[in-house]
Amino acid sequence: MISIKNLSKIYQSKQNEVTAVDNMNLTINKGEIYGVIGFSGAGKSTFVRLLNRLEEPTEGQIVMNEKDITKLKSRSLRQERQKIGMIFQHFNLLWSRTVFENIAFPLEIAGVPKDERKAKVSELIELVGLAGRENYYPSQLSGGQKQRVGIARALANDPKVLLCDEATSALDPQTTDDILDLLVSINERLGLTIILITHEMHVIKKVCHRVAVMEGGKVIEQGEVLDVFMRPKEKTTRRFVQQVMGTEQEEDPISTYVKAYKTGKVAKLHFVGDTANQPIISQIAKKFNLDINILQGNITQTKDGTYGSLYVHIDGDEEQINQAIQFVSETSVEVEVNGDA
Ligand SMILES: Nc1ncnc2c1ncn2[C@@H]1O[C@H](COP(=O)(O)OP(=O)(O)OP(=O)(O)O)[C@@H](O)[C@H]1O
Repeated sequence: MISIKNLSKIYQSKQNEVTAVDNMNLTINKGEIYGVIGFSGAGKSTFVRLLNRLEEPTEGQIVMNEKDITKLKSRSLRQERQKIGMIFQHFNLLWSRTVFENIAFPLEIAGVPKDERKAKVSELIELVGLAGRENYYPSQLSGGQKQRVGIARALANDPKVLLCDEATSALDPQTTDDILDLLVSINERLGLTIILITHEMHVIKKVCHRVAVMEGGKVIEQGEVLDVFMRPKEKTTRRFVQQVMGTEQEEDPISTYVKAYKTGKVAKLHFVGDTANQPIISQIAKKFNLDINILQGNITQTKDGTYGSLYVHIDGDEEQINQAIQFVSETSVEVEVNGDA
């Protein structure tokens, strides 16, 4: 578990002071993938760099692997840092070293003997899917391959925690997804805790168990990813959810559709978690002999299940429509009809 208490970072300059991280409190569970999302300037990079003391906190406590990181002196800090891997947006590889030599570098610093180093690097190359590329230089690799080297290097000393600072922001969407899949498989195989900072909600929904939203150096909202998608409280959080779900219309779509249909009912079905896997539409069409027209929908996958809504027009016998709506509301799919909950 990582426990962050009253963490602040103030940058002082001659002209002014900037509170980049403002009294943050967070608990991150062992083995979870925890996302921190925020727009530019929110304080994300500063936060993640405080975790391994690449930045010195102005105030607060960070307890990781049962040690208060903020209190460690240089020698023990160096030892503790070996248990915290980090990957970066621009990979930070050594350009004059091959893939093999880049991954071996942290092992050399830790004083691991040559044979052991060789075995470990080979294992890591296999793990990140770079077999055959050992002797390539970074300039000969694609962005995704460079980040795979970054990941292998970060894992060389068997860290307990992996910090990812916008690790997919320089990659195209397909490569982003491949790297995120790799992070999930590493999290599952090695039981590693991953803290991932990003400005993209797609990244959060694809891999994170929980998320904190940062603004002005503060955590303004946090929770399970599905909950945050379902009930975003803050305006900034809603903007992030809209990155994935699309912009909500000004007028409630139900009332817009109700105006367009003279018969039947318009309903909004709300799917959360496993419910989206139910063939609810075909079930009610068959069971109640109704015509169902899908009007609009937006369903997305998160790590813990599906989230989204579907607007449908249901036409047929009124009694059957009411029974169908009753049937749906008894399943775990939430339903709103003609604007009434
Ligand atoms: N070394 C520094 N000296 C002074 N101010 C800094 C320093 N580093 C960051 N800041 C300021 O701290 C605030 C938070 O910056 P930070 O880089 O942590 O945000 P971020 O959410 O990671 O944004 P971005 O994605 O744009 O880097 C910003 O106002 C930034 O200008």
